[in-house]
Amino acid sequence: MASATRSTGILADNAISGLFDSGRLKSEAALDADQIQPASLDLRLGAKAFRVRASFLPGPSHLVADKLDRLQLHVIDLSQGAVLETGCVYIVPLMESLDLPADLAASANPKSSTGRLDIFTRVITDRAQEFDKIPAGYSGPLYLEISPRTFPIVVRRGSRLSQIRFRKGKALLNESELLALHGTDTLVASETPNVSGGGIALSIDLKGTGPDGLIGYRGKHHTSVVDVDRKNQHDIFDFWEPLFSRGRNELILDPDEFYILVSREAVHVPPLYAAEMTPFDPLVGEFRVHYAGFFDPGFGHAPAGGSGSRAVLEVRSHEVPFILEHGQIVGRLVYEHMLDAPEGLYGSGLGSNYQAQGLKLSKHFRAG
Ligand SMILES: Nc1ccn([C@H]2C[C@H](O)[C@@H](COP(=O)(O)OP(=O)(O)OP(=O)(O)O)O2)c(=O)n1
Repeated sequence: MASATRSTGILADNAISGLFDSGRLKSEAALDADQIQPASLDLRLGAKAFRVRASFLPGPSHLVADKLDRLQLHVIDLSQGAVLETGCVYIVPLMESLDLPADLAASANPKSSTGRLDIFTRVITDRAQEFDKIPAGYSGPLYLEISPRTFPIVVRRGSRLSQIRFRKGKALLNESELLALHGTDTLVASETPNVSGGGIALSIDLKGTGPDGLIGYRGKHHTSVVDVDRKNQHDIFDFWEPLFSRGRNELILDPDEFYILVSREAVHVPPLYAAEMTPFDPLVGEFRVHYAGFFDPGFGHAPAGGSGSRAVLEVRSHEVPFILEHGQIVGRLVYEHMLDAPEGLYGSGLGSNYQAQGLKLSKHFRAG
């Protein structure tokens, strides 16, 4: 594979394992074999969860541990697994910690499987003023805030809900670079890509892709628990209500319900790039893509078995019911350069769950 010779960009798998070897990334246990992804590292829960009264940021002069002393209500042992309930906020010290060099920053995001389960998660560092952002040179522990929104979940020490990307300098493609890359590598399958706001627009498919006109799913309430570490475990219909197009090409979002929908466009992330979905702020209408997320190098890439991969969109409406129409823009994909070519690509031999996906619930569910 052609190698990128760049001085800025997202660290690829090999460089992430180099961080571990040099002690810049530490962990209380050896890394799992599949923990390093093409452009990110999955973060693992430690053995304790603190149930807290409310979410918080430590602010510039405090450690997370100081705030936990004041805000914790109860400590939960995760070594044998425990249920985290909906509507509650938990803080879990992660097994991984950082000692980043001055030229390396990082950012975190829920894993796609976590977003698809509507588990709200954010990484917090000591002295943080923002969630999910780890400043260059940060040295210290990492914590995960977890708040299951729709389904109660079972988690345990080692469960992987969130992921981190390491970034040297600024490597975001601007709009003209995006258009040029789209010209050579077709980033979204659309005749006239909408490049604006620094990214390529993604819109909703409400016509339905299959003969049955299935357009999405709405999360049920008062379900049983989902074990985040078990695949193909639950019958879809115990947790989700299917939604069909019925010829209208629109969907009325009920306030505070959680929907899994799919993009109209097939998406492509070429091997030397990483992408991230950012919510589209429509200014009118209180709906948004709730968990945007990282897109790996190789996602939707034909040689990695990804032709036609759509993006899964987790959507919520707040405050008022909102009519979503087919083709309405809900998010943007922004692309960044990789610092180096990844050794592995999403989909090719990595046990990836969502390559070449259409409308796909998280890996925990099975049909029937
Ligand atoms: N809103 C989103 C976010 C991501 N993805 C796609 C692009 C990612 O490359 C792929 C996998 O994302 P993650 O690595 O975050 O997901 P998991 O780790 O849960 O899945 P896997 O086990 O397949 O790596 O899902 C998506 O369709 N919709």
